[in-house]
Amino acid sequence: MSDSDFSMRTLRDINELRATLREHRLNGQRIALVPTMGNLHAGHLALVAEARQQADIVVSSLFVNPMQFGPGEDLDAYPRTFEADQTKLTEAGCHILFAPTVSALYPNGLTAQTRVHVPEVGEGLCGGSRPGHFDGVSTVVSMLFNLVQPDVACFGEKDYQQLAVIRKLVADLHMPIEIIGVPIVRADDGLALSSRNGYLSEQERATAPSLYTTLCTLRDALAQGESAEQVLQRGKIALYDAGFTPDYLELRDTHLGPVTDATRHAVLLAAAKLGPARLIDNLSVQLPCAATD
Ligand SMILES: Nc1ncnc2c1ncn2[C@@H]1O[C@H](COP(=O)(O)OP(=O)(O)OP(=O)(O)O)[C@@H](O)[C@H]1O
Ligand SMILES: CC(C)(CO)[C@@H](O)C(=O)[O-]
Ligand code: BAL
Repeated sequence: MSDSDFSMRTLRDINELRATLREHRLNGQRIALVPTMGNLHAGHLALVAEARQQADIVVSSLFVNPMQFGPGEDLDAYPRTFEADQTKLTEAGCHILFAPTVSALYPNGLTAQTRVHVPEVGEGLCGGSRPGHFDGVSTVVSMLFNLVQPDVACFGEKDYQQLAVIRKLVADLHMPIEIIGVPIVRADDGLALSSRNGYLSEQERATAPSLYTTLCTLRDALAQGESAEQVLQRGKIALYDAGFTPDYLELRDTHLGPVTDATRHAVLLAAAKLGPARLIDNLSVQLPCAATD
């Protein structure tokens, strides 16, 4: 499909989606999926740009998935900006927007719904602060994978644990889908772009980049060989001082396992509340070799 005859199709119906994709598949076209919850920003559009590099047909899904929100979380407040999202996806060269209703994906309601649970990697971190969250993510992503049957799917590294959960899901269930992680897109001041940044007041927005700058300071200290325990303790205090309430601040190996003396490539992960928003971020860290006698 050349850019000149390009127009994006918006599909809400599962059968129509399947029939459309079947034709593309019969034509030998490679299909990429970019799952989103909408309220699109440059982070999402980077996923679409990557998907375009990876495949002939880019499908983006837009679905605010009730199953991944816990009681008291922001399901109702979550920003819904459908027309603006449609325009951005069209301009980004997405071919198909799949935007199902809740009753189309969960016709029997949430309680009766079969769920997918990914053990171990989904526990702790966001899985600890948001019980059931990753079951909701894994269930809806499995459903989207079944409906779209993509060759490749793109997810942001901002949601680092989510990406790890999805990699394990695909491996454990032998799904023939390549999972691509896309680097975090940040604002000029370092804040990771997120739909939830829109919840911040002007003053909170001015504070928010210090989540990232704190992680940068901690990364540098760890790279210099300071002990993780001390660095993380200092980081938590810095976050409190800046006005955050940290949910967690942890150093893990890149597979989210514990850091050992042998670990060289690690990741610093944080989630912290700032006013009405819960922000997450992460940064990779190169750990020095332990000093030998
Ligand atoms: N700043 C970003 N850089 C790269 N990818 C991103 C960024 N923000 C979101 N994504 C990715 O976009 C996909 C859809 O995420 P989602 O729709 O939840 O957006 P979000 O802005 O992260 O919103 P939320 O506030 O819910 O975290 C996910 O794979 C997510 O990792
Ligand atoms: C992957 C996802 C679209 C599943 O609802 C969501 O968790 C998100 O936006 O990251
Ligand atoms: N970006 C992950 C979606 C969520 O926070 O529910």
